[in-house]
Order: sequence, then structure tokens, then C-alpha cells
Amino acid sequence: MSLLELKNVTKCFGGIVAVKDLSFSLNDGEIVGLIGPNGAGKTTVFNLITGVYKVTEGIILFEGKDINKCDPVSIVRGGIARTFQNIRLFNKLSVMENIKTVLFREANYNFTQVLMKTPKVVKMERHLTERSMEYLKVVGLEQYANFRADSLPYGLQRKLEIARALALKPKLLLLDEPAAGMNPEESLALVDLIRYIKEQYNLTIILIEHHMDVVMELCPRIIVINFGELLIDGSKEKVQSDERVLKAYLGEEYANVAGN
Ligand SMILES: Nc1ncnc2c1ncn2[C@@H]1O[C@H](COP(=O)(O)OP(=O)(O)OP(=O)(O)O)[C@@H](O)[C@H]1O
Repeated sequence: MSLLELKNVTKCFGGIVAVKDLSFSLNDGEIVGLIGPNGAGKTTVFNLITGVYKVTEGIILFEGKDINKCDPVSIVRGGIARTFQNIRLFNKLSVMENIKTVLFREANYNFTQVLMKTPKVVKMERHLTERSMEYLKVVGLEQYANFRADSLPYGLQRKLEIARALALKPKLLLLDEPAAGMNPEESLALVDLIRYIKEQYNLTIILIEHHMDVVMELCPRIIVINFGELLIDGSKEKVQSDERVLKAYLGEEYANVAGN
């Protein structure tokens, strides 16, 4: 059974067909790139998988269960986490507090206990701090734990989003342009980080990215969409040598670099 399956999914916004009759599935443990030109429908696909939008037609199955009617919170609880193209952190909170906001859902104390600062609360607080620090260490942000989230450069904010998504303990992680705003050196480090978290947390990952070097490094399989429709779903070698993809998405320049 596939971990995730989209069956003939269509999403319309009024007269705009953002996603059209799209079908693909992800197997457990895969890392797959989702690429296509601006406006192709990639983020809409993520918004459909995470319940932000409801499909107009079609079905989305996660672990064999239809998640079309689930709200975003239940979908997160079910094991799907994401990062956003436009970073969505709690800017005024510290880096560590951004992780704690996720971990608090595990805390089993009430408001009065918090006000009284009971031993149970103090113990749980310490535990959450340690856990938050573990996630920050994974992405290399431990030294920024007490910085305000919006004081970090973009590249580090993206890593914080990844750490926060990991704290949700997902099975499936959706990364929306994680390398946006990063220089080549940072992108390379990001590739290593994504590989590491995939293995460490046993994740299945689908990745939207315009940095083709990142996609080619990370993803043995790539799904290309254009005008909301599937153009090609195959190995990176197949995608790299597909003429339509080369011309439309990767450009002649990349084709030459790739030696095709
Ligand atoms: N909430 C919305 N209301 C109306 N139209 C929308 C909405 N969300 C997306 N669209 C439209 O759907 C199409 C697909 O947009 P989407 O953001 O999914 O593309 P994308 O492939 O992620 O683009 P990019 O690479 O630029 O982020 C676009 O024409 C967009 O304008």
C-alpha cells in the first residue's frame, strides 16, 4: 500500500483550474521532487494534501484512509507535516519557543497548574526545553535558542521551520522550497540535512524546489506538473532527458551541464 495516493485530483478556484486530474502515489521511505514552472499548481497540491483546501474532484488517501474531509489539525495529528514557501514562524517568539508551541500539545497540565507553577509543571517545562533543544541541535540552531525567530537570517528561519515540522513527528514531510533564499553553500548543507533527517526520523519526503541542483541531488524520482496537470513522473534520469522538461523547466543550459 502507498503511504500517500492522489487519485484524479482536481482543484478549481472559480474559473481557474489549479490542479487537473492529477494522480500519483508515494511509497514509504521515498524522497520525491515536485517541480514545475511558477503557477503550475505545486503549492496547491501541498495545500490539498494538508487539508488547507478541499479537492473539487478526486480522492486523497493517506495510509489507505480518505483524508479529503479531514481538517488540517487532524491531518497533522495523522502524520503529515509541512514547511511553507513563505516562512510562517511565530516571529516574536524565541527560536526555542517556536518548537515548544508544537511540543505543548503533549503537555498534560492545566491553566491553574501553570499559574501555580506546580512541580509537575516545572518538570514538564524542563522536559519540553530539553526536547526542543534536541530538535534545534538536529538542524544546527542550538546556539540561537533564545534569539527572536525573526532575527535569524532567512536560511536559518527555514531550518527552524524544518525543526518545528519534525517536532510534530510526521511520517510524511512536505517541504515547500526549503532552499529559497539560500546561497549555493547553504543549499549544499541543506541537502545533507534533509538526507540526515530522512534517515534519522524514517521519513517519506516530497519536496517542491526551484533549485534544480538540490532536487537532482536529493530526489531519485521527480514528478513534473504543468498547468496543474501531470507532465511526467519518473526517475531523475528520465526527467532530465525529457525534452519537454528540459526546455520548459530546466533550460538548455542545464541540459548541457547534465551532458544530455
Ligand atoms: N487561493 C487561491 N485562489 C485563487 N487562485 C489560486 C489560489 N491558490 C492558487 N491559485 C492559483 O492556482 C494556480 C496554481 O498556483 P500555485 O501557487 O499552486 O502554483 P505553484 O506551482 O506553487 O507556483 P510557484 O512556483 O510560483 O509557487 C495559480 O494560477 C494561482 O494563481
